Amino acid sequence: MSLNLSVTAVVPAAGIGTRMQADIPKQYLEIAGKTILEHTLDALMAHPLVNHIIIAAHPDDNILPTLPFYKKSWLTVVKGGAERAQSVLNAVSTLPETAWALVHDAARPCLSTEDIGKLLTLINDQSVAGGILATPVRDTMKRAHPTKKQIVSHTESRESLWHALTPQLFRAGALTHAIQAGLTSGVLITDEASAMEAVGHQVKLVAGNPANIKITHPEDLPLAAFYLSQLANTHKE
Ligand SMILES: Nc1ccn([C@@H]2O[C@H](COP(=O)(O)OP(=O)(O)OP(=O)(O)O)[C@@H](O)[C@H]2O)c(=O)n1
Ligand SMILES: C[C@](O)(CO)[C@H](O)COP(=O)(O)O
Repeated sequence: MSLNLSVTAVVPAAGIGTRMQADIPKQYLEIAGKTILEHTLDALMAHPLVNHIIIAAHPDDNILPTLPFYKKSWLTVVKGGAERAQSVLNAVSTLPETAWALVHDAARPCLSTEDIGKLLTLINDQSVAGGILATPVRDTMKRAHPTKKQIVSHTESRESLWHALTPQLFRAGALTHAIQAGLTSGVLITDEASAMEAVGHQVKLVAGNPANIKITHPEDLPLAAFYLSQLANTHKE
């Protein structure tokens, strides 16, 4: 892949972390002396093809401007929206249509450079509009009964079932149009791929490291700390 290619990372970071039950948004909780957001930005910038980052931040975010990287030339900050999809749209719509947008949750700091590289190989794959890091489901999947709380209705087939992770890689123009169409039509957009799928694009699943967890609940913090320590060890080798 030619190194003169450049990729812009888009980091939705405008959430308030309700499920984390912390007194600050979870992306600003610290692990090993750095905020989760700083770990995430470090992971993205570690890949040589990623040379700019757009963060979508909450309009009332008064922590972001205090962080060391805030004035860096490789960073742009845009206003986040009420939903993740709007935050991503506010960022990706500022890019040239043909630019590659690597969309990655601020809450996923345990991202390896190797996994970024695996996803970026899709830039040379003309058969798909882009793709996502994902991991095959390991557990048997149960569908709960819609009205009987936590009673099993039936077992879902886990055949060809994957957990969608991030980053998710698409061209900015196609992704902008897909999210706009989804928000207009009321399609549920919980990730970039769902918007792209809804307008008929082919999306590739790229097997990624299951350590790339999304920090969501309090019990995710020590697990993320462990995975980050493992990543730090691999960087030292
Ligand atoms: N309106 C929103 C909502 C979420 N996000 C971002 O999208 C990522 C994944 O969202 P999630 O894990 O749900 O984060 P929160 O919305 O903060 O968590 P919660 O749902 O528990 O409030 C996070 O990095 C979050 O900051 C965003 O940019 N804009
Ligand atoms: C984008 C995502 O991380 C892929 O699994 C997930 O959909 C985000 O969901 P959330 O409810 O906004 O955390």
